[in-house]
Amino acid sequence: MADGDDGNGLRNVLVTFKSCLADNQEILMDPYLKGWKGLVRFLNTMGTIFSFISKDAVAKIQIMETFRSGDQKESYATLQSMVQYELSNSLVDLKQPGSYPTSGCRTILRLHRALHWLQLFLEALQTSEADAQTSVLCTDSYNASLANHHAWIIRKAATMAFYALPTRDAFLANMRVGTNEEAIAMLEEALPHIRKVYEVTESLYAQHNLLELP
Ligand SMILES: CCCCCCCCCCCCC/C=C/[C@@H](O)[C@H](COP(=O)(O)O)NC(=O)CCCCCCCCCCCCCCC
Repeated sequence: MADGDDGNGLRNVLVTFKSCLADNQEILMDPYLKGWKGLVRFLNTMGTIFSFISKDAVAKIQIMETFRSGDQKESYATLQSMVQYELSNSLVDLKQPGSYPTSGCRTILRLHRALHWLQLFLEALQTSEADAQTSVLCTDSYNASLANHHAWIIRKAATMAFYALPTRDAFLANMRVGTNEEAIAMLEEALPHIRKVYEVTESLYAQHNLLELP
């Protein structure tokens, strides 16, 4: 299958982020990870040049899936319960790397920052002109978000890889949600949910002073 998920295109992947928000405004871990897995599958359809990015995302998803299937799986049911559990049991390196290099809190923080990139990129794609270059949209959204947290060498590799992105038309077609107009309409529909997940997580992390975890 040449698309980003099991045959239904990127719509189902992005809609997964809608199902992350529970009625009590907590963020459910399982659909959050499922959304990321779908995004990684989509990324993999765009060529092996992106595999250093997808490998890192996969490693982080796996860390979280291990927590979700371990002894403390209930504590990892939502981002809120994870923060509560890990902080109250001192399972997070707060100032410098130490005994907990793969805590749930720092692992989700990395994905959370990447979700901000996704939000900015999709917003840019949604409002872009027909002749816009995806590499430019991607670089601008990366520089406004994730790049601020990456070392020089990663920034260099990422911006080089962005040049290999398909054209806007090919990118929208690869999403497999119909015509360009239908793909853009789908982005418009999905974006509020992605923004909401981002905002709820950002305020959770801000409230607990977790936004700069090493
Ligand atoms: C469409 C093009 C996709 C471009 C993806 C943009 C994100 C670029 C990220 C570059 C990350 C490079 C790999 C290494 C990262 C790590 O150093 C770094 C820090 O981790 P550490 O503290 O454990 O060391 N990791 C991270 O920041 C997490 C990165 C996770 C990236 C996930 C990206 C998934 C992209 C999915 C694309 C789907 C596009 C859909 C659009 C319709």
